[in-house]
Amino acid sequence: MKEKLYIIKIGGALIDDEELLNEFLEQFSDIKEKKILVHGGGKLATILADKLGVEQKMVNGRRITDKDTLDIVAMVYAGGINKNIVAKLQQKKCKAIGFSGADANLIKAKKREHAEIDFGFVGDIEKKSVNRKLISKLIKLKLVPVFSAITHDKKGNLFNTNADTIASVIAQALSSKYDVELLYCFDKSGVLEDVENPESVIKNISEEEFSFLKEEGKLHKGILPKLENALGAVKNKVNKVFLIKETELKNHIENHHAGTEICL
Ligand SMILES: Nc1ncnc2c1ncn2[C@@H]1O[C@H](COP(=O)(O)OP(=O)(O)O)[C@@H](O)[C@H]1O
Ligand SMILES: CC(=O)N[C@@H](CCC(=O)OP(=O)(O)O)C(=O)O
Repeated sequence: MKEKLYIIKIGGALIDDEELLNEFLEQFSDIKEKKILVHGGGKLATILADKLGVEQKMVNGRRITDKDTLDIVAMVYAGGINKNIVAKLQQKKCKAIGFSGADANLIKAKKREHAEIDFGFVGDIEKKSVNRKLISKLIKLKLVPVFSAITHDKKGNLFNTNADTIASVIAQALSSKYDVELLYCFDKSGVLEDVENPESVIKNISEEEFSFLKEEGKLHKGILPKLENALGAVKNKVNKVFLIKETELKNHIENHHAGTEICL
């Protein structure tokens, strides 16, 4: 039987709230099984860019990343946020080790090609981009890898890659070796039938249901790329994928269900 591995993704809103982040990292540290953390931080990058007067533009859930923006996101994601999370995890006796995709060539990306839009320094990744063997070795050493949303092309360039995609692709790459459960933790209790009603959690979503909800206009902004990445994971043999509320991590792990499960 394959060993259990949790791959857990957190995003902007949580990272920007010190109390909530501490509570989440407490619950994360308490997980007994093997685990990996992936973080974004888009909200903080936008705040810093505004302070520096660098205009920001998102297209299809991805940040157009010119050179100035790349400098900002590398600083914010691979620098401040990553190192802060690692320090907080050490305080909670979790042996965290922080990475960008460039470190030890862990995640290699290709510049995003698009017929009409130049995304700049945005990197796309796939299963084979991930250094699966080295990540497995780190986990075996009882280290807890913490990934930021920065990748590289092995030609000396850093890239900005959506953190939901990084979590999905790492989960896909490690699923041949581990029984992977991928958890997207965010500020809602799951995918909601009505985004204004926290009680309206949809328990299961398949590709068909996703298309239906999209057509009905019930999914907006960040939830769209999150669900696309979650569906990409189940289609590529990731055993379990859930979208849950950040504060529900412990409850989900102990009681096996909270939030929305993504199904084939
Ligand atoms: N039907 C829906 N169910 C849940 N969230 C939704 C829905 N439609 C839109 N959203 C929005 O998607 C957001 C999550 O995406 P995002 O902000 O990108 O998360 P993160 O930064 O944590 O990755 C929610 O906070 C919510 O505002
Ligand atoms: C290419 C691209 O869009 N990258 C994302 C990476 C950060 C991220 O994904 O952050 P959240 O998870 O907090 O949204 C961005 O710069 O916003």
